[in-house]
Amino acid sequence: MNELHRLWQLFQPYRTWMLFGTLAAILTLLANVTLIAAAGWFLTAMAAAGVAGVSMNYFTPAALIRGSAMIRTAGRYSERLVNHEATFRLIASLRVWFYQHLEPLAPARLQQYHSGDLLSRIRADIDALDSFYVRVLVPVAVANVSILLFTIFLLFYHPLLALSGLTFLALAGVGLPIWSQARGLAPGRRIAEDEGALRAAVIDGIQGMAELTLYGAAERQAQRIDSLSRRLIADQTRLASDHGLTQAAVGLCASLSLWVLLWIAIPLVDDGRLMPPQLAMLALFTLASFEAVAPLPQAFQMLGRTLAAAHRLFDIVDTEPAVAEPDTPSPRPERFDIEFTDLSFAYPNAPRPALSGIRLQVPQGTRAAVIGATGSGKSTLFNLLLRFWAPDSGRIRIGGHDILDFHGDDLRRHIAVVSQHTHLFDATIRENLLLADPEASQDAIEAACRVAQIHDFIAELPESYDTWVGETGVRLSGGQGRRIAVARALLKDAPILLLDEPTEGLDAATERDLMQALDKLMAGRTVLLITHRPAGLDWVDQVLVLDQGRELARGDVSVIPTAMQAALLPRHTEVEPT
Ligand SMILES: Nc1ncnc2c1ncn2[C@@H]1O[C@H](COP(=O)(O)OP(=O)(O)OP(=O)(O)O)[C@@H](O)[C@H]1O
Repeated sequence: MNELHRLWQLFQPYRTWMLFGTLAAILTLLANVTLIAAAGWFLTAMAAAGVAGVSMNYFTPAALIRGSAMIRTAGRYSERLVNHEATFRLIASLRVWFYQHLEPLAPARLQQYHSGDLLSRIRADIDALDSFYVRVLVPVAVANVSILLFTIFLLFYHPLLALSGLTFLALAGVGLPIWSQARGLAPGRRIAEDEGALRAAVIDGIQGMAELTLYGAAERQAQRIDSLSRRLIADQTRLASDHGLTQAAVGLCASLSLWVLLWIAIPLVDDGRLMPPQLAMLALFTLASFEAVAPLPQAFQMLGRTLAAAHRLFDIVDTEPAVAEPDTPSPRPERFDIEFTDLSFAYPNAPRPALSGIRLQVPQGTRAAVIGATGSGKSTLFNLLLRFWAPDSGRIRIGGHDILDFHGDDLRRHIAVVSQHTHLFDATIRENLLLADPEASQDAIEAACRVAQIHDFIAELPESYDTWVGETGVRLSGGQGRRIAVARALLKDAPILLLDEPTEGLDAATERDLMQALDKLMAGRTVLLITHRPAGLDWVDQVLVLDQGRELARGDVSVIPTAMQAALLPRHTEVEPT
């Protein structure tokens, strides 16, 4: 129920829309019931007048019927218009609300979620929330108001009629929804989870299709998708069959209500307390009044899915970011020297610390390389410097300020990163470059690309800078992608530069060209370079050698242990440092 309260809070800004949408729905329902009841009365009265051979005023009831028909049409139109508009606004704001909470959690807190599951939360779960408004809130409000008005109306004729009408309306509008909600809770929760799992499995299957085929595992993945689909379909079928049952039960309640009404009202006609046309009117009124409660069983059945969706969203929204933003952030640093002091850090549930007691000073405008075997903690050092995680102990200072005292975005504004994993978006080359500086002119873009030695290649493409790079930049080679990343970093023009194995996986010639571009990028900046390779070591002023998260050596290139030098140095690059 806590979720319901929080959902209601989220919907607060749309109160006015909801009020008008609900009023329009109530008006439509009342007009429809009036139309049917008045038509029943009118036809019977006309028939009775014809049999008796007396004249009657048919203008007033005819006007009432026409008026009701017009109000019903206008009401339904406005109800759809207002409720759809409100729903679209609501979905849009919910997506922004969710994204705003999601963003500070990246990357540390999101690593436990599959991107397919997150996508499912952003899409399907938020869509499920919107049905809380159109399918739950509005019908419940309409049913409450209508049942009250219908009961008062029947009271004018006889208390027993009101009592019987109220009893059957309550059975269909309260009893059936309670049953329906209880039945829908478990499958609703499973549907929310299975939709996420199915999306994740399909995305995994598509992205890993080459590996799955290579290892003959495609069939297994297909079976997994198949079993998830079957479970989803089984739950959806159960909900659909329950929905059919409840609709039949609402019809049964309406028919029983009609029979009881006739049983009570016919004696009233006999002793003259009720006119025959009034009996026809009340009979049709009774049948029509069940339109007020018909949507409720399904609404409450969906509540399980809606609450599960809300729970999954609040789960993420309530997650604390790995690093809290300071209440009073430090001003912009004046200098850009970096200092790591006694830095220690362990990932959650890790068997050993990723870094222990690390010390390093990188004066402004100088370059340091961090080297070490796989898993020795090099990337973790960058993760901490970028404030994706907070150290367990020790400090990182930039220009004398602890980086935890900066606002995360302010800090990252001063840092550019080039890594082997630089993400290229499924957009044009220009759009990928503008990510670093949305205001950059074409001249600035071209200048950056010239330094990164990629301009000539781009200029030769038929669509030049408007060439689409494809998902994750698949239309570019590894080396070209890396150069775009260098051009991006140049456009960002940040005083601190982090290079995470920028030449990894490239052939010697491409590595040499890229190092030339990187050399220009490094000029005048404070640089930290992670590398497994000899390339770049000639450019650095000092080296930090890590071994299983601990400092093995620190100083100039000569401190690199001999065994490691043997692995690094045979392929020294031919490029002369500037
Ligand atoms: N996000 C993470 N969650 C949990 N453990 C992690 C995470 N990232 C790294 N680790 C662990 O922390 C240790 C250091 O990893 P790190 O990525 O910093 O090493 P590295 O020196 O950069 O390795 P490589 O050269 O292979 O990139 C490893 O034992 C690794 O398994």
